[in-house]
Amino acid sequence: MAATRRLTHSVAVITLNNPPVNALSYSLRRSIIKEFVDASKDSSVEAIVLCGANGKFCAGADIKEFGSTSVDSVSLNHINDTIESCKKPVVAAIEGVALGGGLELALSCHYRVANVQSLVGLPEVLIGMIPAAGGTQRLPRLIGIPAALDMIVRGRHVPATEALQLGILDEVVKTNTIDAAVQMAMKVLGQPLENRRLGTLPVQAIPNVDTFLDTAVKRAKGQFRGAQAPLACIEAVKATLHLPFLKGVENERVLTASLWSTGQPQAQQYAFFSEREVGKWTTPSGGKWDKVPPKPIQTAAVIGLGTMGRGIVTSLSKANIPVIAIEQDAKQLDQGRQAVNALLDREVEKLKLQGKTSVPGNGLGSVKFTVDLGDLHSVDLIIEAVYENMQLKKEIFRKLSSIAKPDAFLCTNTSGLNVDEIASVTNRPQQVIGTHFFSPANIMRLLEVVRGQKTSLTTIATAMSLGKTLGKVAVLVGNCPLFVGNRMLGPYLEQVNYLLEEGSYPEEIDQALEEFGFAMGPCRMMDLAGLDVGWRSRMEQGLTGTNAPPGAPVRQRNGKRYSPLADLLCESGRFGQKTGKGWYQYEKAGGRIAKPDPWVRDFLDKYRRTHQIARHQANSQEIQDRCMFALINEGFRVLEDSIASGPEDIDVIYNNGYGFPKHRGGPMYYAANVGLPKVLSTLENYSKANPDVPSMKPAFLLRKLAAVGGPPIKEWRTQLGNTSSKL
Ligand SMILES: CC(C)(COP(=O)(O)OP(=O)(O)OC[C@H]1O[C@@H](n2cnc3c(N)ncnc32)[C@H](O)[C@@H]1OP(=O)(O)O)[C@@H](O)C(=O)NCCC(=O)NCCSC(=O)/C=C/CCCCCCCCCCCCC(=O)O
Repeated sequence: MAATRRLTHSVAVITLNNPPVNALSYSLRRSIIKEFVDASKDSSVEAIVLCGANGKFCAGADIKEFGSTSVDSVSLNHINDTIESCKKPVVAAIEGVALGGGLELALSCHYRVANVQSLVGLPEVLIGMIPAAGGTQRLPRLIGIPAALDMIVRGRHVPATEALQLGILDEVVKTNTIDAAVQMAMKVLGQPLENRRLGTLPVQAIPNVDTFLDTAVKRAKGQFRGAQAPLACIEAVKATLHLPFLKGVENERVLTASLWSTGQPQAQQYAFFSEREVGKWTTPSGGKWDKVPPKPIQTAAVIGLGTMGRGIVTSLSKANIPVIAIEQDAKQLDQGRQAVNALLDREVEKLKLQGKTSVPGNGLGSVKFTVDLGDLHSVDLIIEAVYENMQLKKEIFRKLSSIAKPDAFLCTNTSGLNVDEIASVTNRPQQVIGTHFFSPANIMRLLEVVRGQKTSLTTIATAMSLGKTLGKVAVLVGNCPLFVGNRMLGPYLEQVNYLLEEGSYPEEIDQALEEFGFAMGPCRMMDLAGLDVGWRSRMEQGLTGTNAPPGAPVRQRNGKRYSPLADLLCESGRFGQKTGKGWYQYEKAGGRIAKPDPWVRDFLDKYRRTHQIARHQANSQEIQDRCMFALINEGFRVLEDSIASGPEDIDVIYNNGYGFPKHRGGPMYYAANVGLPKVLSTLENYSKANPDVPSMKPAFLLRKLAAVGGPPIKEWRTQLGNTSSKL
């Protein structure tokens, strides 16, 4: 962890060296300042170049050090101010990434040269912070308030070509970035540096700036629902208008301290590291991510071009993997082809915006459309994405057994069916695995990788590695009905139904959970997913419809409370967004604008009268507690059953697949934050009053952890043991 210095001509080249990403740890910062001060005093040095070892400039402050005392001992601001005020020209040579404190360091240099493949950005907002080493003050002075705000509030990683256009970079090169920076340093020798010191420049005025900033605040409040960092970013940038540079930097510090006191940065940083941890999968049999090499996937196929299949094809093609896309007849194939082509066109547009038009074939893998399963004889990996029907899936896997080459991997995109049962009809259960994508599959980051009993370690390694190649966060889970995410959704939605029965309206429930921070409330989510999906499954389970036990009480099944509300909606043709009516009404079938529906209110009021239910209108807190604690309780059961290997896995699943607010860390982190004794007592009280709702009976593991005072989440794993692991 050091910065090293060498002399090229009369230019001192200082290299940041702290693998893997040259994060600005305390010792690296101390070393940079020493080398820099020495170079600036050295009379044989006329100019200075700052670069990073191993093809990476710098990924910013060392996030692991936040909250520890070493953070401020040699502050990044001190380094930046020393660089900016240097009398010799200083050039940043950017390769790989210049993110957060890394870009702030580069912005304090007088010139910036970057490799065309590199990315720059101020992504602090994504870990609940603001760029607090002068970034909110220097960037607007360089590229203006609108462009700077867009980058800072969204935490966007900006490709070098775009950064050049924005004026962040002075030159972009294809090769030899450090040599180009040295050349630049020699070229500018003797030129005045005053107008290169961003901290001394005024910020460019824009018309109606107050309205512009007010709109930005409104948009951020709507988009980021309760996250404080985006608002603090806007506040910090706004200060460039009325505070001198140094005061603006002091303001960054005040805003950072205030953000820290909300607990949101800690939650988002936990989420950041959890995402990386889940990639390091292990199994009780000794399988380990770094011990089992994945098989390379050069070609893939997707069977079924419905919503999921189309997204998966697009995702594979985006990762430059040639795909064969299969449908059962010409008509469906044609519809699938049109939909996939439209999605791919959008991807090409995005690549163009990133300046990647010169990539051969636009950087997308080819897609071949066919109705012939026989075409799959030579592909490396096949993903079945037909609709959720066990018989149909088994029929396909039986056929694949004889068609696919012996070493091909067979994946099922089921969202909850038994992977072992599917694998059992094949001649290679060790190469069968669940790859549960989330809709839209070309956009959503989550991939649940479901291990069957016979799935081999190589198959796990290959599916996990494929997830990474597709730019997803892959989480290894065990095989049980509905796996992790959807299984936990069950008790959560059960509470939603009970709240509706008791007197809440859909929009009230959604509002409470959107205020909590969910991207979408549960009633809108059910409408979007299609109410008929659950209805069909309940019919298959004999809970409703013609298979329901004759004479069963309307609101009870097998001695447990049951809500028939969603069944009744479906019986009147209200399947959600697709039919234009569900818990809400929409402008048309397939419409997206949800409006509260007076019909639904009447229906609920009548239902309560019929069943003599006294109206209880729950407030937001009750709605949030009942829904969240139901979800969390099932999360503890998932851990007890070893379906997920730790609370971090559950949190990553919810943050990336279910619109859970990252600033709360994830449901299990949230539980730890609320305090497990409180979660337990709330569930106990509910359970006592409602013994016919077993899902709310506190889980054994919750009791166990609450009994020892609710330890910090990082200590939960040691309490888990791995008695009955399904991983
Ligand atoms: C794009 C990446 C850089 C690389 O991606 P990839 O190639 O896919 O690799 P990864 O798996 O993601 O990462 C590889 C390993 O590196 C680790 N890593 C990555 N970045 C960091 C980092 N910044 N710090 C530490 N470690 C990092 C990662 O965990 C992996 O480790 P492992 O192999 O799993 O062990 C990608 O990684 C990425 O996007 N990184 C994050 C970039 C980022 O967000 N940068 C911004 C950081 S914040 C910053 O720079 C802020 C600067 C201003 C300084 C302000 C200081 C104030 C602090 C105060 C806090 C306390 C307040 C107290 C208040 C009071 O009381 O007063």
